[in-house]
Amino acid sequence: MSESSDQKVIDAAPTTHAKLAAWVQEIAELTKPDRVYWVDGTQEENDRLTAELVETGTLKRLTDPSFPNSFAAFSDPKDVARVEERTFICSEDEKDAGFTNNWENPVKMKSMLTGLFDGAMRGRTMYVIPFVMGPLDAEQPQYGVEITDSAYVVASMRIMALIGDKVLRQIEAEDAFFVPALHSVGAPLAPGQQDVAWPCNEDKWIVHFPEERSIWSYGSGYGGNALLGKKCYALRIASVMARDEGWLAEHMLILKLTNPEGKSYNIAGAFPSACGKTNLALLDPTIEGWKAETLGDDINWMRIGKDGELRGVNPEYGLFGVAPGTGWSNNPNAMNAITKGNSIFTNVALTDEGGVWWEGMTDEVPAHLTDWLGNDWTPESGRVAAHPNSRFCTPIDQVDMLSQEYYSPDGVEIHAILFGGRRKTTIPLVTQARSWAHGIFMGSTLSSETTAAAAGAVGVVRRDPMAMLPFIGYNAGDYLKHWDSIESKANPARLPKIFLVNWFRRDADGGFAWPGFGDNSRVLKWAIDRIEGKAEAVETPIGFVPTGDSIDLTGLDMTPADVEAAVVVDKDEWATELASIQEWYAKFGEALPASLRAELEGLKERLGA
Ligand SMILES: Nc1nc2c(ncn2[C@@H]2O[C@H](COP(=O)(O)OP(=O)(O)OP(=O)(O)O)[C@@H](O)[C@H]2O)c(=O)[nH]1
Ligand SMILES: O=C([O-])CC(=O)C(=O)O
Ligand SMILES: [Mn+2]
Repeated sequence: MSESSDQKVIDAAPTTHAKLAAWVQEIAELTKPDRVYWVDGTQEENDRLTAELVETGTLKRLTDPSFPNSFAAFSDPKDVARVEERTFICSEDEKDAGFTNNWENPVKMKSMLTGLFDGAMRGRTMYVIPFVMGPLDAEQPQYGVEITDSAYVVASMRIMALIGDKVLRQIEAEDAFFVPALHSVGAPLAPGQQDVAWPCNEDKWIVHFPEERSIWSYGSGYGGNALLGKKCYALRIASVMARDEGWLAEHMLILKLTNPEGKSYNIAGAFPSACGKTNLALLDPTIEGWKAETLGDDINWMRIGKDGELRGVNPEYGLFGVAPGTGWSNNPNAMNAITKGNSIFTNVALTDEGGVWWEGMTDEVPAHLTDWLGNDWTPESGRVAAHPNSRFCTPIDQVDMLSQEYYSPDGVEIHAILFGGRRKTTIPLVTQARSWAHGIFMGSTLSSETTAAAAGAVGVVRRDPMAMLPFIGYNAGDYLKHWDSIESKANPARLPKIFLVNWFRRDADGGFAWPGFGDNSRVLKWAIDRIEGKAEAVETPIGFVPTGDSIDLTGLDMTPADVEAAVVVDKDEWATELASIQEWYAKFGEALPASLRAELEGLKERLGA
């Protein structure tokens, strides 16, 4: 790019925000795109960009009228999930990244990345996306600007966040701080070079500079690696802001439940990726008289309200949900939202009617599909048609059960917190914590079998504190201290009650010990009744579990004995678990809060170990 065309970029910056104009200019000079384009966020613009993406082969327009105004994308088979080994927290001091994060010296990292980004956008358009996470009318709106060379990212960001002119005008009016989030697929085009449908680079870097509150992402176009408002900003960077400002940025769903008497409760739930947040957030209760409403399905920003209560806000505008396992029989609310259209599907299978399909969507399996790799597929193929981490990206306001309070700028009071993981054994269906500190202990020792949401082996048990292991933007010991400190900052009488849940425990025959999905409403009913002092429980060494007949089984083909089996605390399993927890805690060293050390001692004593 010549000097004069660089100059054109500078002159064209349609913003009065000096820092933003300067940053865009600096990045344009570094990455050397053919064009710089400021995203306005309008429907016309989106129609144009998606039409271009269809033209270039990145998107396929769905022609089945069940999926109006929707598109399918197919990624490079090597770019299908978050890449945790390639994710870095580059704090100035290595100690501030802690043992759960990859770290590199920020000056060294910047200089390496600057080399990678030099010319990285050649032959492409550089898009500038002003966005806000959470309500634009929040007391302190959380702004960001993503620069990307992927139009697929622009179209997806438009679903996941409020973007464009409206946000830019407010950033300018307030001369506000914004998180600079730089993204490139890392695939510059030489003059005349033919583009591919999913450009990316084998070399991937997802890098966060917490002190500067900035993000540099290189080489991937997929999900949390590329839609930088989500995991990179709303969790990793926001967790650092939250530590500094006394709030919490968490990987949680938020669900509002109203009992037959008309009393409402807001429940937040932290489960690791692909462990049931979106499904619970769109719960269809199977018990009479209970109503569920959605507030959020992946991220919860919690602040302490003026009466000392914890208040949660969902900072996202869309769902980026795991497709496989989301179906008409177990999650009709999600399916209804998806089939209203305006969605982008990635790595699902295509039907012969020009629609999409994935394992579990319908009970009847189509006779013929084109799988996510573009191959012919039949039920006899012996392989999955959709990638296990294939996703639907759908506007949240298409969810019929969306709560009006979703739009409330100061969120909702949180009455209960669930920590949950995917464990075949050991962890009961539900356990109530003995106290706030014990609840933090449960969260800090949360464990789950790994899933396809991140690259790497699937099914390995790993500790995942508060389901935030891949998302804590600072030292995990300091993170637990921060959680511990909430008790003294909040009104103790208004603190949420904490429960550990496990929808994935297996029975003696290897099947699920609990039907899950809509029937999870029965477990939530027990939890709410516990808050009200109405439900029976048994005290075990690990906390309070339901008695066999305290869970409402009306209409279910289950007996109280089945419930007892689903909540049993097995001595041998817990001996193994305790050893594993001790091993986990040892990794924190001095950084572990004293209250959690005391909780561990208490558990040991109660287990007679
Ligand atoms: N057995 C069982 N499976 C469930 C239940 N809830 C969800 N699942 C399955 O778990 C998988 C992932 O569920 P999601 O709700 O998409 O998980 P998530 O936590 O929102 O995932 P991320 O978007 O990656 O953070 C799907 O395949 C579901 O079918 C349940 O209650 N029981
Ligand atoms: O970030 C992503 O790619 C999807 C997601 O919600 C998760 O993995 O928790
Ligand atoms: Mn998630």
